Amino acid sequence: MKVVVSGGGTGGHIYPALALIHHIQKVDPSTEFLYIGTEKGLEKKIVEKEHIPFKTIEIQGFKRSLSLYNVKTVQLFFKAIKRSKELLEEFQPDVVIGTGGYVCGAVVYAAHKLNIPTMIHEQNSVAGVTNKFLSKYVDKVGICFPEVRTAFPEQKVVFTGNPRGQEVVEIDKEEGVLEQYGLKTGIPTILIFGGSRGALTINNAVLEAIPELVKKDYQVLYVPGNYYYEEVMKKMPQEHPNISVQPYIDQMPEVLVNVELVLARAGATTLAELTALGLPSILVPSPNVTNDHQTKNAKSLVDAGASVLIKDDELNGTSLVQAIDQILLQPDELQKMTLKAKEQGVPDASQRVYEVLQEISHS
Ligand SMILES: CC(=O)N[C@H]1[C@@H](OP(=O)(O)OP(=O)(O)OC[C@H]2O[C@@H](n3ccc(=O)[nH]c3=O)[C@H](O)[C@@H]2O)O[C@H](CO)[C@@H](O)[C@@H]1O
Repeated sequence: MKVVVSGGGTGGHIYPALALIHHIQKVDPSTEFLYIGTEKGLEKKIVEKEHIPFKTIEIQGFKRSLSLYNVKTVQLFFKAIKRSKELLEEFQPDVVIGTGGYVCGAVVYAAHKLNIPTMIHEQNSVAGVTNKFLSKYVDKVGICFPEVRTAFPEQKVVFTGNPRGQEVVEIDKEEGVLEQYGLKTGIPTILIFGGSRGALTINNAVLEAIPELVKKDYQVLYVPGNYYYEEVMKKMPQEHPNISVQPYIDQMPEVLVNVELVLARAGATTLAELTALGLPSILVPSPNVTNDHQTKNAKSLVDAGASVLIKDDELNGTSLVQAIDQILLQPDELQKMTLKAKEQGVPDASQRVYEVLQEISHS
């Protein structure tokens, strides 16, 4: 089978795409892939590192009330469809899947125009603009939260879960992973990060909490994000033996299987990882996303007792330390949340998506 995968902008759209590719490479090594992204999105760096054939188109999103900018956006969109058609005609895929971001708007639409079977994957509990637009044209829509079902044509929807969940579950737990980051195995560990790009509120709260965190018997793997790393490092005290600060983690699945608790934004792909593994979490939904979708993403985990939610404007050094202590220092609570998180996971999501792709490519 020949598969075109397109998705970009942020890690939340890219990692599910890569997890799916990895899975298909395992179950059917003869499959050929082409990944179509943009030059500017995170996908260029992440996908090229994996040696997956990668081509780009130029595209941008709409902005509110910037009319000239939006005229250019429309022009670029038509150009991007033309370029996508050229790439598709050259590669001749059996099927095309879009995992979100503006880029897949053009690629999946172009595929539909060329009568190539298409699927989109919606990671969030609220449908993204691009996916809503594409859902009129595609053959299938894979979803991860039951509540998003009604946003799409009913007969096209398949509950698949997020492929990244399956990827993290299949990782073997190796010794010495925490040591690579200057931490120790066998000590309760919390991972703190703010999605694929970092989050200022979380960084401010962690910096405020450092004087308390350094006194704790647990350890902290703190990932402020590439963009914020240098500023954060300037504010860190000289001595912080139980706190490791890393700009970005390339091998997140290996880290996730070695920590007991996570504090993060409520991006959909992060949540898929946490639930597939059964990892308790403290979630701080970003207030800057469309339709407050991160709060809605977090809701099912919080309702199930798998996560604790702190609102962005209620996060500070004190509330952060309190929330961590209440879970990480209470083995019963930690265990209860672990079980609840696991109940929410979809550990075979890649296989489910792959089966849909096979079905539509043969129909
Ligand atoms: C601000 C914004 O628009 N965020 C959206 C974006 O988030 P974002 O790109 O942050 O996506 P997610 O939180 O869903 O996923 C982040 C991914 O990056 C990985 N990771 C993160 C940090 C790191 O150092 N290393 C690493 O590998 C995580 O393990 C995870 O796989 O896409 C998500 C999925 O559509 C949405 O739900 C989010 O609302």
